[in-house]
Amino acid sequence: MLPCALEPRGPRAGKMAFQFNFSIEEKAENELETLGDTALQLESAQPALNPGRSTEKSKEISSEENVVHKDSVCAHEATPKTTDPVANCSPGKSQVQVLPKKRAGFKVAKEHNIPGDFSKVLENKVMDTVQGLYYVNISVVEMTLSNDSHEEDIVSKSISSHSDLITGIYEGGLKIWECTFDLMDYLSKAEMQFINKTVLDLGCGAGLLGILALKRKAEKVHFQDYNRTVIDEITLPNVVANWTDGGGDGGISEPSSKKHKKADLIQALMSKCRFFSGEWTEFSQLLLSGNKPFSKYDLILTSETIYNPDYYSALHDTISKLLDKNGCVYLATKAHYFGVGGGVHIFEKFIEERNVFRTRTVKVI
Ligand SMILES: C[S@@+](CC[C@H](N)C(=O)[O-])C[C@H]1O[C@@H](n2cnc3c(N)ncnc32)[C@H](O)[C@@H]1O
Repeated sequence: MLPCALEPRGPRAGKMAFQFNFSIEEKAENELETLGDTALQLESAQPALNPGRSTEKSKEISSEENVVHKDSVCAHEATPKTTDPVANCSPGKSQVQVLPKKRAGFKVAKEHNIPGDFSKVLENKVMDTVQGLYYVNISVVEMTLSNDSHEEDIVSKSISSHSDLITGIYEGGLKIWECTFDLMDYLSKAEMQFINKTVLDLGCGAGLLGILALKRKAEKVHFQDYNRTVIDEITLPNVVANWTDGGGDGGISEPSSKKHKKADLIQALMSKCRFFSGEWTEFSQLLLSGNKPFSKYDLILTSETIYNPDYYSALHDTISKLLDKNGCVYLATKAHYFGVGGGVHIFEKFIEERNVFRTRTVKVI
């Protein structure tokens, strides 16, 4: 994992940062140096980096410092645009299975209604836990959905094509991808502050990043996924489950006063959330031209969303339109996605050419 950050260039002064996370299985040639048995340190020619500094605690990101995580692998913080952004690392092993490249479709965006009866959201769901958060068991969802006829039919399509990604049809949100955990880990160690922040979990899938932000008292959290099925069957249930102790027995055996208290709690929580599905360009248009007030995001969290270079333009423009001028994006990714062609180098190059943001790599695992 290699988190990295971007900041705006030129007249758009202010802080923006993208963070990239990569799963790297082997030592990255020329750049990672073994520190003891497990830790690697990123070697960089960047003047803004401070490679000698080592700490076991993650730090809040600033543009001047470098943080080396002794207990994990290595990290460097975001660098100002005036220095070279170094995010060089060997391709990590991708676990992505893909179909041949096609152009992305333009799935219309929609905002999902939040159901009045939250217990219904968890019907037929089996919950598991990871890093202290509840999430729906995907196999059970897949089994249920493959038995029903469903508008998008992404489960059957994914199974019949033996693929986790079907360009323009299913973009992988049913499963939880590895870098989500890396980014959660990073945000926790960095003691990232969410209080009063407006946060977007972009390409959310299970939505664990957004749920983490909610748990840390973010003011508002929006969730976006390409597929409606993912929002209805995975993201929404996961959010509800994390405020109902995994759903339990649906509160059947609880005294009604406790049930009401819980319902009020979820109601309050849900008033902070919005859920969207659809293609990125469509999503940003919906937000910006919709009749609900929209304030730009302070933080955009996104994991494993730069696998397909065909989407970079839409992704970049969406972020440009939706991020506050003092905002920051944390992006977690593998170094390279075999078969699809995306990855950190090509994305950084793309960002550089667009000349709107600057990147800073803050952590490599
Ligand atoms: C590989 S999944 C990662 C899901 C989740 N972030 C995780 O780490 O587990 C990529 C996500 O990016 C989103 N995505 C990819 N391409 C998209 C596009 N062109 N428009 C909108 N969303 C897209 C999808 O919602 C999909 O769930």
